[in-house]
Amino acid sequence: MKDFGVGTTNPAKVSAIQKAIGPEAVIHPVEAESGVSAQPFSDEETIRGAVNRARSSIGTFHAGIGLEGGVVDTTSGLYLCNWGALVDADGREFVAGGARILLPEEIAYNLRGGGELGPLMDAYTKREGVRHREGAVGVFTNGLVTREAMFIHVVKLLIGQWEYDGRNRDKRGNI
Ligand SMILES: O=P(O)(O)OP(=O)(O)OP(=O)(O)OC[C@H]1O[C@@H](n2cnc3c(O)ncnc32)[C@H](O)[C@@H]1O
Ligand SMILES: [Mg+2]
Repeated sequence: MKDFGVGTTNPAKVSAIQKAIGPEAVIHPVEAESGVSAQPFSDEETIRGAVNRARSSIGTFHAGIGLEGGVVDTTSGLYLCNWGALVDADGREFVAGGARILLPEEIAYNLRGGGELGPLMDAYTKREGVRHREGAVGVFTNGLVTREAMFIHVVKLLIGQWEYDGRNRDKRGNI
């Protein structure tokens, strides 16, 4: 049985991690500092946030996992971006990216003006706590891909890379 520190208490993220790793894993949510701005505005900054969260949540557990949402400005508009990081007790680090979709111009305009996606999504949907539920990705994909489903994929990419590296390390050790 493995223990994982996770650098968030957001239920959409915590539940994604539990579902991706399986019921036998013990998940320990920790209020971790992302060390980046509340609304990351590039892949680089969003990755840094995910890695910082992973590093500061590992504690004495087998591994720490950090998930971070951000946006990326491109010549074809402002996209949602999502990144995850896993750091293990040996200091190995893995990074994986999640879905990206174009945000409506109204939301993009407010983000460029310094707004944060969480509150903007609540105002847009006239609901509260969208970021804890289906997220922006869920709203704009008509509920087909929720924030949880999107992060499940990211966490599987992390765990899969970690397992693959571990297997190959064992093989190398046996040569
Ligand atoms: O409690 P934490 O783990 O910080 O969860 P969070 O929802 O704040 O998520 P992030 O810090 O990773 O996201 C950075 C910002 O983007 C917002 N955000 C990211 N993805 C979102 C989504 O799918 N729906 C709504 N807001 C989102 C979020 O509210 C923050 O302002
Ligand atoms: Mg946050």
